[in-house]
Amino acid sequence: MTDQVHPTRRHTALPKARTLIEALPWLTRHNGKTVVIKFGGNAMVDRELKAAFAQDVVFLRQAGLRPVVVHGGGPQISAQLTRLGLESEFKAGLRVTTPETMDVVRMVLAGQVQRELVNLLNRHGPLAVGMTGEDAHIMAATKRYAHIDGEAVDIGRVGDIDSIETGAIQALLDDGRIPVISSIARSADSRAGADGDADDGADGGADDDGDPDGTGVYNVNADTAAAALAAALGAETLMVLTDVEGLYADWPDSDEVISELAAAELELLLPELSSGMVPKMEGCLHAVRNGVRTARVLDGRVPHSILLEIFTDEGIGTMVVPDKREGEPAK
Ligand SMILES: Nc1ncnc2c1ncn2[C@@H]1O[C@H](COP(=O)(O)OP(=O)(O)O)[C@@H](O)[C@H]1O
Ligand SMILES: CC(=O)N[C@@H](CCC(=O)OP(=O)(O)O)C(=O)O
Repeated sequence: MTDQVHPTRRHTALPKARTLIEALPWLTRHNGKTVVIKFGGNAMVDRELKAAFAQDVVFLRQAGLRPVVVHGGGPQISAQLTRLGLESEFKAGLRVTTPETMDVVRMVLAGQVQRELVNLLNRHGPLAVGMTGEDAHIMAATKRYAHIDGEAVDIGRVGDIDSIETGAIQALLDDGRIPVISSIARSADSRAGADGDADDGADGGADDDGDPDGTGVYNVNADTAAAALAAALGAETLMVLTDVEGLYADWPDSDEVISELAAAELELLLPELSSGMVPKMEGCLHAVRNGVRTARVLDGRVPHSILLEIFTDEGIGTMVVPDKREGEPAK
C-alpha cells in the first residue's frame, strides 16, 4: 500500500494535530458552557490584534461554547474627550462622569468601539449582535461612589450593577449569536413612563446624580459589568483581557505575575491594589463568589491570548478560583 501523505507534510502537520489534541480536555469541559470575555480598551492595541481577538471568539463559538463579549474603551473615551477639549478625571479607577462626559461615554462605547468589534466578528458570518446594558433592560444600575480613605466621594453618573436581566442575551446565545455588550446601564430607578429620574421630577428632570436630561443612564466600569454578567449568566469562566500579563505581586516594583489565587487571598490583597486593577480584581472576586468557576486576567496585547490560554496546560496570566470548602475534594 502506498503512503497517502507525503512524509514532509506529515512531519509539519503532526505538531498541529498534537496542539489540537491538547485543547480537547478544555474544549470538552467547556462544551455548551458560557464564557464571558472582557476586552479592555488598553488591550485594543491595533486593528490586527482586534481581528485576532475576533477570530478567537469565533473559534470558541464554533467549538461549541457560548461566548459573550463585554468591551471596555477607557482610552478611546479619554481620546474623544481630549478632542472635544474636555478633561478625563479618575477616582479609585473610575471615571468622574458629568452629564457631558456621559454623552461621550455612550457615543464612544456604543457607537465606535462596539461597532468595530461587531464588524470584525461578523467577517466570519452573521454572528455578532451589539447591545448596551440599556437594551432589553439587560443592566440596571444605582449610583456608585468612589471610596477614598474611608470616604464616599461623588463621581457623578457612575453606576454599580443593581440587577441583570439575561433574557435577551440567552435568546441570542440560543440562536447561535455572539452578544457584544457595552457597559452602559439604565437607572434602576427609572420606571416605564417616568422621566428616568430618581426624584419626583419637580425640578424639570434633574435628579441628585446631575442628570439634567433625565436620560437615567449610568457609566459602568466594563470590568464590573463583565463580572456581574458572568455571575448572572452562570458562566463557567470570566476572561479579562488587559494590557499587563496578569496581576503583579508587587506592582510597580516587580513584574512577577501571581499565577493563581483563591478568593479569600484576593480579598486580603484588594486594599493594596491601585488604579485599573481595582475594578478588575473586585470583578474577578465577585464572579467566583457568585458561581463562576474561574476568573482569569490575561495579556490582551498578545495575539490570540484566548487560544493561548486554552492551549497551554497550566494556562497564562492570573487565575482566581473560589475558596475550597472544607472536605471538598481538589478539582
Ligand atoms: N498589581 C498590579 N498588577 C498589574 N497591573 C496593575 C497593578 N496595579 C495597577 N495596575 C495597572 O492596571 C492597569 C490595567 O487596568 P486598566 O488600565 O483599567 O486596563 P483595561 O483598559 O484593560 O481595563 C495596568 O496597565 C497597570 O498599569
Ligand atoms: C466608570 C468608568 O470608569 N467607566 C469606564 C467605562 C469603560 C471601561 O471600563 O473601559 P476599560 O475596560 O477599557 O477601562 C470609563 O468611563 O472609562
